[in-house]
Amino acid sequence: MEQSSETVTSKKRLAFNQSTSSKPSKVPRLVTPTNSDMNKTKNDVKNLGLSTIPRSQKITDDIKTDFSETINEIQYIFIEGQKKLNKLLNEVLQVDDRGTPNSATQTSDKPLNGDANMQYSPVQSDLKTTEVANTESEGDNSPILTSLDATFQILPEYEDKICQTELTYERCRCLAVSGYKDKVCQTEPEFQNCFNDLSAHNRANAYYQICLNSETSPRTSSEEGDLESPRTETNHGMLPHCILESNLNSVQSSLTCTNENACSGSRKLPPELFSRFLNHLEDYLASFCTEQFLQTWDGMEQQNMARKHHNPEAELISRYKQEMALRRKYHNQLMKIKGNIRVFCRIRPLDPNIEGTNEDCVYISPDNKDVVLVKHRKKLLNFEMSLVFPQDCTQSQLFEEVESLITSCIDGFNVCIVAYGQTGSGKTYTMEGTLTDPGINPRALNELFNEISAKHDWIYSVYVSMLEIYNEQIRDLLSIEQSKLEVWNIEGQNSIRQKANSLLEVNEMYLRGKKNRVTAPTNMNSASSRSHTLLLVEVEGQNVITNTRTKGKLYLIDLAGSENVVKSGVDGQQLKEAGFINKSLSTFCDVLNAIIMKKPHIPFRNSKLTHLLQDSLGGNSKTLLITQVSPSMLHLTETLRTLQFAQRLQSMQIGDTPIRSREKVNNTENNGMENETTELKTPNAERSRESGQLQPRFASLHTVSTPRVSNGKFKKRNIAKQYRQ
Ligand SMILES: Nc1ncnc2c1ncn2[C@@H]1O[C@H](COP(=O)(O)OP(=O)(O)OP(=O)(O)O)[C@@H](O)[C@H]1O
Repeated sequence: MEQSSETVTSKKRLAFNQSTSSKPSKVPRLVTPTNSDMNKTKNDVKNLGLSTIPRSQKITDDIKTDFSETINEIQYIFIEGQKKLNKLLNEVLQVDDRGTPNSATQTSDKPLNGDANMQYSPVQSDLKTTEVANTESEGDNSPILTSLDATFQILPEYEDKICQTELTYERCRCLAVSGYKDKVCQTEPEFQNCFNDLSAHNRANAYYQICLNSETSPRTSSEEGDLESPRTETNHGMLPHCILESNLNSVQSSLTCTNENACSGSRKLPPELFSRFLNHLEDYLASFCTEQFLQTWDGMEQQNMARKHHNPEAELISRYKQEMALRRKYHNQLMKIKGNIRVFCRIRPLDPNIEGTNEDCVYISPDNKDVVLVKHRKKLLNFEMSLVFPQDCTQSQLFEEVESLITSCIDGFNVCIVAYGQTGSGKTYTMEGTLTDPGINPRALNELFNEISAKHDWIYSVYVSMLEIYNEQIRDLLSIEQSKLEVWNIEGQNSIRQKANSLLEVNEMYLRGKKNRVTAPTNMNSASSRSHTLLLVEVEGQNVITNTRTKGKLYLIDLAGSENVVKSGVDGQQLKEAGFINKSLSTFCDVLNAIIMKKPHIPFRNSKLTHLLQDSLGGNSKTLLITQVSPSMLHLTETLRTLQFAQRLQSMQIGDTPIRSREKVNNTENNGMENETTELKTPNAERSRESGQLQPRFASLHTVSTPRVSNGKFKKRNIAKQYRQ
């Protein structure tokens, strides 16, 4: 802590050199810090001579403890310094006119100040000094007393400076307190000036106070000129300025001792020596405090860096990253699936009311749970699916395999979940379920709202439409009139979609739509759907951080059942219905076939159903076909037809098909989305490339191994033949 003369000069008395003109002025309105304020470094602070303070921040307990510890350290070093000062004092006092130690040396051995609560009282001290000076001057006109007179002239001046500094400090502190009440940073020039006016040790103290006040001051409204906050002497003990005052008082009392016993004899103190002493004292304290202040600041800055997550912005970004990771996880799950289409098969339980005692002909292969075995003319035909659900499968087990598609829709993909199969095979049961055991539709809506409500970084709008294609006419199941809408009007018809603000609302809409469906009893099903039902959920999202926008569609489709009109025993109106149903189902199959065959023309417009689904079949859309079959021998022919179609779809690469009417999203609005879709498309692109490379190698295999799927034995024989070759 020894200071060189250069250091002494360079650190020239901060408190004295910066003359304070601390006229009380109106407290300025404090403003939020600018970015440049945030970027101030320790060096800036050094260059500015501690003229600024760090940005407003929540001082955590750790920082407070850290600061308290630093202050304790300061105290300790100050006490050590005090001993040094005593020594210095002795040196000064030794240089008297006799050149011998005087009684002040003994005085310095006892603690000069141990009173932590000692309050500085410049007025009292000043009076005392004046009184002593007067007394002395009255009794003796010796040169010693003249010297002392000169000394006393310095002391009041010094005290005055201290007093001014204290006032400035107080004003500064009040500004800080009122600033923290507003939770804003103190960057106003006046505050800076006040802070500049403080001596280094008081800056440290002020800063400490600010830190404490930021935690302890009541969060009441900050009125301009709120200077009334009492200065709190906290329990952190003796503050540096108190120690300085103590030192000064001790020095002063030593020098101006009025106690006859303690100060026997006269003392001489050359003014220049006393002045030198003060310089030493001041430089010592100022440089020490500056150093401590900077160190502490540095430490706090580091801690703040470590606590960056307290910054809500950083928190959001981190949450957003987590979100992106979740997205990738789900997306990768989907990418593991071959192609963008999955084909499930669900075997419903036998219904004794319809199928009687007919024996089962549909099983799950014991060797491979994804293979359906069908007993046909004493042979077992096998059909491989993405997943097969047995008769005892529950609704929730099925939904577990579906729910990742809901996430895809939220992520901005078009998703199409279609239940397909002959009449009475369980399509409606799978999609709608019952009140006690809900199916995919209500579970999907529930999942959708659960997921979007958990994503706090996004704002979502959900729109619901419920349509029915009955006899090739599209009806709006949610409208009261159930008005007939032409398919080509649909994209522009915002009236058919209704905004759902909550799960409650969407469930209400869904139940309303369900009631409006057309059903009729047939031989095959007591409540047969006579139409295709489409529940369309559009999810539009906006990321509040990146402004990314997403737009996904989720089609939940319960197709009308393919029907053997002879078996179902329909006639009249129902026969006409069956004609439309079978025709549109056949178009649906044609469209999917054309996609499989990569034909240049896809007959989307041949039916209202495929026209509607145009933007959700192909491209990056996800399609899930749930093939429903009855296990009964009674429906063998229909079951075989259904499974053959399903198996063909299972092998198709729907993702390579160009999308015809993909919605163009405004580029300016959708920059973030563009990035995201690029990222999300990458695995697809890679997979396409990969499949392109693999294709030549497997081309021959493909032609040979593509079996007449109606005959599992034939398929096996062909594969065996190929291997033999
Ligand atoms: N997995 C299942 N578990 C229990 N019952 C089922 C299951 N699947 C279907 N059912 C029952 O079978 C009957 C016919 O089912 P559903 O109405 O869902 O057939 P569908 O394929 O929708 O027929 P349609 O095409 O004629 O509307 C219903 O009584 C239904 O409750």
